[in-house]
Amino acid sequence: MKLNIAVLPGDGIGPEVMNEALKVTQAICHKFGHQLKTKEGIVGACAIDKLSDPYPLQTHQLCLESDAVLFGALGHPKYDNNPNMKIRPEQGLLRMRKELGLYGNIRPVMSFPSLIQKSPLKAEIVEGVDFVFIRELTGGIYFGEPQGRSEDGNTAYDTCIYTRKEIERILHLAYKFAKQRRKKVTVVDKSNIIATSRLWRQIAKEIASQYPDVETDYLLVDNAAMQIIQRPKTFDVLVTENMFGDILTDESAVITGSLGLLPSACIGEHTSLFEPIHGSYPEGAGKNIANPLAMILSVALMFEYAFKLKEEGQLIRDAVNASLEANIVTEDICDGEKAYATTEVGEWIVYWIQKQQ
Ligand SMILES: NC(=O)C1=CN([C@@H]2O[C@H](COP(=O)(O)OP(=O)(O)OC[C@H]3O[C@@H](n4cnc5c(N)ncnc54)[C@H](O)[C@@H]3O)[C@@H](O)[C@H]2O)C=CC1
Ligand SMILES: CC(C)CC(=O)C(=O)O
Ligand SMILES: [Mg+2]
Repeated sequence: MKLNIAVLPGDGIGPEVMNEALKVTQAICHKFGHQLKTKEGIVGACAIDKLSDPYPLQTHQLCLESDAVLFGALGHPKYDNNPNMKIRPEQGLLRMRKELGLYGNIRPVMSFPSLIQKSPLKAEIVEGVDFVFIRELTGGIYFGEPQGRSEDGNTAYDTCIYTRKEIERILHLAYKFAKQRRKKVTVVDKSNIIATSRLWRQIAKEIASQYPDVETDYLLVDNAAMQIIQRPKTFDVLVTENMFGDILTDESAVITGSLGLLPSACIGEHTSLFEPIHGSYPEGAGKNIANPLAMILSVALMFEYAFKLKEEGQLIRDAVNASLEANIVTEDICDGEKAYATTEVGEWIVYWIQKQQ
């Protein structure tokens, strides 16, 4: 098969984890006889530095012309907390998602058997966790207008907007996933307070009735934040709006052991994009210490979702599990034992893939 992939490493640790993910992609393509073509584009702080635009037109065109997009992470501290900086790297990410129509962010959360003892949570809580967040990705408070400051700078405002169409399509996606899984959907909102959540709850009830074979329950987001940690095993599919999903998935990373372990798939109208859920981790950049597994597992999702190549995706997951079992891990999950470099973990995984029959 011909795989034509746009590669957007981004900023901070983005290029470092992407390098390892590309080595793994090449190893898999070599093993299964796929023809791989990659082309690199810029997004985020590096794109502002070069072209004064965090999501340049040529990057957008590159994404549209490709079969799938791999994205690392973006963001740089020089753009933080400076009200005079009108352009921010994060605007590049939001524009990329919006302009590519990437409305559905799939974030699987699974515990890894070899990391259970390293979790800050009790083993019996973490063991066997397997749920997936379906996060709405192109609406809500990150996109609503107006957003800004009053003239005197002392008042700021954001707007949260959701339309029926946006809510319906993400709910249908959640039920599609649930039907393939354990047939349970949990709708997370804040319908006791905010209007957009009340619309979510109303539409969720309508859609739930169209899927009688799927059990639906409803949780307010503050309660959900607690219950995800208290009883993570009982969840199957959680569906929620953009900002709640952003926050709850970072929280869920604690169950797996590190933010550096959670991959994601962004699916939508024009293409699909695969990215770790973490950011550019600026303190870790340039040190060869970042965990590359979230990015590598995002490649597994790419093989499965974008190319329907299940065996390839599974082999990557097996290789990641093998690296965890062999304790070839970066410092975020080494728990006082030897910490391996980002490149060492990537290369070990490639070697493991190569030696499989
Ligand atoms: N998708 C994206 O590109 C995202 C970008 N950001 C941006 O990233 C920058 C940093 O944001 P933070 O809030 O610090 O979030 P972050 O996700 O970059 O890092 C938070 C913490 O998680 C850990 N961590 C994250 N990724 C890791 C990895 N691969 N290996 C080991 N440990 C890892 C580190 O302890 C780090 O201090 C900001 O500019 C932010 O806007 C934040 C989230 C997502
Ligand atoms: C710029 C943010 C919305 C990115 C983020 O934190 C995420 O998508 O998880
Ligand atoms: Mg986030």
